[in-house]
Amino acid sequence: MFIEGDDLRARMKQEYLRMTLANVIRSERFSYITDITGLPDFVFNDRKTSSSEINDNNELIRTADEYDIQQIRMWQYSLKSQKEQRRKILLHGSPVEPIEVAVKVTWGHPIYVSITLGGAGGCGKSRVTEAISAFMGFHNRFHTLRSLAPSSAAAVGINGLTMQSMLREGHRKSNTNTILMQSEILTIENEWRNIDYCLIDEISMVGCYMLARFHKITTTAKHTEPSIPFGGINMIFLGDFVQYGPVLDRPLYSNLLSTQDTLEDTLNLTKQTAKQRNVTERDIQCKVGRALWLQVNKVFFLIEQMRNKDPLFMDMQSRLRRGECNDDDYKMLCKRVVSPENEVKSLREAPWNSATMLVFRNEVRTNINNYCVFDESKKNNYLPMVVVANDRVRNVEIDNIDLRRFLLSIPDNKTEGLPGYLPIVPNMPVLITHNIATELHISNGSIGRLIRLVIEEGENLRLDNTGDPKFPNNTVCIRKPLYALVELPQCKLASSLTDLEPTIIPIVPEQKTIKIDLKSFISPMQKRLLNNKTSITITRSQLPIVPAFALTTHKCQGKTLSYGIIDLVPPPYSKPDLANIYVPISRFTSRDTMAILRHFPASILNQKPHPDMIAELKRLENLHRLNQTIK
Ligand SMILES: Nc1ncnc2c1ncn2[C@@H]1O[C@H](COP(=O)(O)OP(=O)(O)OP(=O)(O)O)[C@@H](O)[C@H]1O
Repeated sequence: MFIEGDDLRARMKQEYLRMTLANVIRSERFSYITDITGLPDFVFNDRKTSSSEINDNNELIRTADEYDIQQIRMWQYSLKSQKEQRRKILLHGSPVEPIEVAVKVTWGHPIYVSITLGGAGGCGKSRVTEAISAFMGFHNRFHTLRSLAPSSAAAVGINGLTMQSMLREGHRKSNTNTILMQSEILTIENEWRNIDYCLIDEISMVGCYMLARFHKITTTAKHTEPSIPFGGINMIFLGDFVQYGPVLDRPLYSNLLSTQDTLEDTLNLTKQTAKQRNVTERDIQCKVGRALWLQVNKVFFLIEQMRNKDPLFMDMQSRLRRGECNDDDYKMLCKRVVSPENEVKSLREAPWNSATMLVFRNEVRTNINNYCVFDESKKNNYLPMVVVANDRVRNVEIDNIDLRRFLLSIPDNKTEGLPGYLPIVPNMPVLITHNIATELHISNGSIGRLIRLVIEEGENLRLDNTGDPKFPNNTVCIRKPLYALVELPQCKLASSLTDLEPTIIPIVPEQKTIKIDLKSFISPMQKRLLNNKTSITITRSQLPIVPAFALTTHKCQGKTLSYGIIDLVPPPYSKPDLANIYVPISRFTSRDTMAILRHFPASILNQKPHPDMIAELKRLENLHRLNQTIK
């Protein structure tokens, strides 16, 4: 019975993937792929795949010499030192700014301010952070301001640091140990010594538990009573609760306490509930986080739309936020469905043939990307190429070909951002999947362009039987990349590799230890023999990049897209979430720059926000109104 349920689930997911790909093909996004089963016969202009020809004629791939190896080592050293230098500036201020003695705050008197700046997607909340930084800089107080965000992409957007790096996550082997060591306390004190103001962007992604830990760190740093929120640092929160929420945490709007409760009440409540069974330390910390959030004493909403200048589209989005779209809204969006009868007839021509696709599932994203890469290769008469990850178990290569293929086919969101297969074509857009140097804007979520792949000497480019059976049958597999050159215009590096621009950076392979569940690989009989212990631990080495023709909707939060195609059909077994629809739809400057992949159910436009979110937005709006009346 259980296996049947699992089987049905897998089949429905497969069908969703198949239907989505069929719709991408129907929309004429590809020039050469006309059938989803057509790739194995995808002949590339009869070109042979001898390794000498690949090396001679391929402008994408170059074999490294001694000089390259020496250069990349020097570059990595330079990256590390520039990263440390930039982090120091972000933590302690620029050396050119005269550092004044920090103003002494009289602890015990709650003189701090805690401001929330809300507003719909595109109202310019992130831009306000620039204004605050400029203001602080103008008054020589920049070193007293800290800018943070709960994701590396958002941190890059505000020129700040991630909250996780401030919570000292990743500094310890076990996350469960929350007791700080003496040396850590000294570092924390030092990091926060000058800080009087802290702004946190994308607050919807900060959970109650995270906020409570942040409070603990700042309280430790400033040596204050736990009842003084955030060690008395003046806080500015920016964000929109309708957008994506925290991962594995409770959103700050969760009604874990009555709105009348103060932090002191919570601390007392903590003592009571801790005695009860089934209340974990984490539950208590979540309540502390919620109580801290309720201490916000100033609220402002930005109301002018800065991203979207299309009045009808703007009104539709306002209704979408409340789950109150009408028939006209649905009809308006249906006109953007790619179809010969509608406004966007097909995706064959510019700008649509290079517009980013936004989809819900990682499997869908990976498959569309693979098709885009092979289609592009065919269009430009390049041989299809794939960089194959190097997987090992206890430092030994896996000799079972089926197991190797199974491991390589696992989506990269389950393999720590290291794809099993990385198809490549010159100039393709790429997404960086690791935080290489967030401080220098080279982080998970950064988008660039692939310029070249430099491979190790002795790499024998060949057809390889570990390739995915769905790939073109003359695909060349590359197993030993030395580095990939990626153009990242937003990168803040000062030095370059040899004679290249500083915005063209080498991305080197990374290694990760990953636990993999083999449940869907082995038979029920083998499972019984293994006593249901179906997981193995592998070490994977691969370049931390994936093609970025298509992205999941999570990756577009905070961004403004020039053109894009969105898929609004919810995947099977997915929980309804208003953010899934609101976030991608609110990335555009007008309806005309957005196309919709296929017809979608009207019901998705009427998903109601969570009742706790509605109550929280009402509470914040009341505070906002109150602020308006204060002279
Ligand atoms: N004052 C302004 N003048 C001109 N353009 C602006 C201004 N403020 C914001 N913008 C532009 O509007 C767009 C949206 O701004 P921003 O990303 O700051 O909005 P946001 O409220 O943070 O959106 P989201 O909640 O979706 O992240 C950006 O392209 C930005 O450059």
